[in-house]
Amino acid sequence: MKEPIRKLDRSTDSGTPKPMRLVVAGLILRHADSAESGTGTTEVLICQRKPDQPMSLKWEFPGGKIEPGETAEEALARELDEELGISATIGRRIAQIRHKYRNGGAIDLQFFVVDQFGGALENRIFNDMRWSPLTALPEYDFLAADLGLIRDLSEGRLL
Ligand SMILES: Nc1nc2c([nH]c(=O)n2[C@@H]2O[C@H](COP(=O)(O)OP(=O)(O)OP(=O)(O)O)[C@@H](O)[C@H]2O)c(=O)[nH]1
Repeated sequence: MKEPIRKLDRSTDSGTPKPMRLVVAGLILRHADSAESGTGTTEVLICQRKPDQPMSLKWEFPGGKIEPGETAEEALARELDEELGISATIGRRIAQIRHKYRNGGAIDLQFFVVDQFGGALENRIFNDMRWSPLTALPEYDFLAADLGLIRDLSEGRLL
């Protein structure tokens, strides 16, 4: 008997590349003064993904996908409003990273500095969020695409 012709399942067909996702994320900074050293410490807001999300419990910077018709800055301001309830002033872009996740999904990530925002920070979607000194960032389990940036930030190379 002849085998029936089966349709290729696009989601498992490794020959069909998924479209590149364009993602923006914010490095929301604050400067904390240390009484002992007399010098300031720069801290950045980091967020932890929920247990039921893909790549659960990994840490990341707040942000998300750019929607059609938006600039990167507009997308980031919208995401920060949706996720944290703040009205952010988007500053300079400090990094752009392209990364391929093992499931075949590729992302283009742009990171912007945010050192001014209006409103009170509110955790609307994350499992946890906290301020981390830049030097302590490697202690957190970040998404794979962020690891080069984490190293640069913690070693004082970008800020
Ligand atoms: N916001 C943010 N996303 C990041 C970072 N690093 C990184 O790889 N990403 C990836 O970029 C995508 C962000 O999109 P999103 O926030 O709209 O998406 P999501 O997790 O709901 O995923 P989905 O809508 O694809 O299921 C995710 O796939 C996320 O894993 C980061 O530091 N911040």
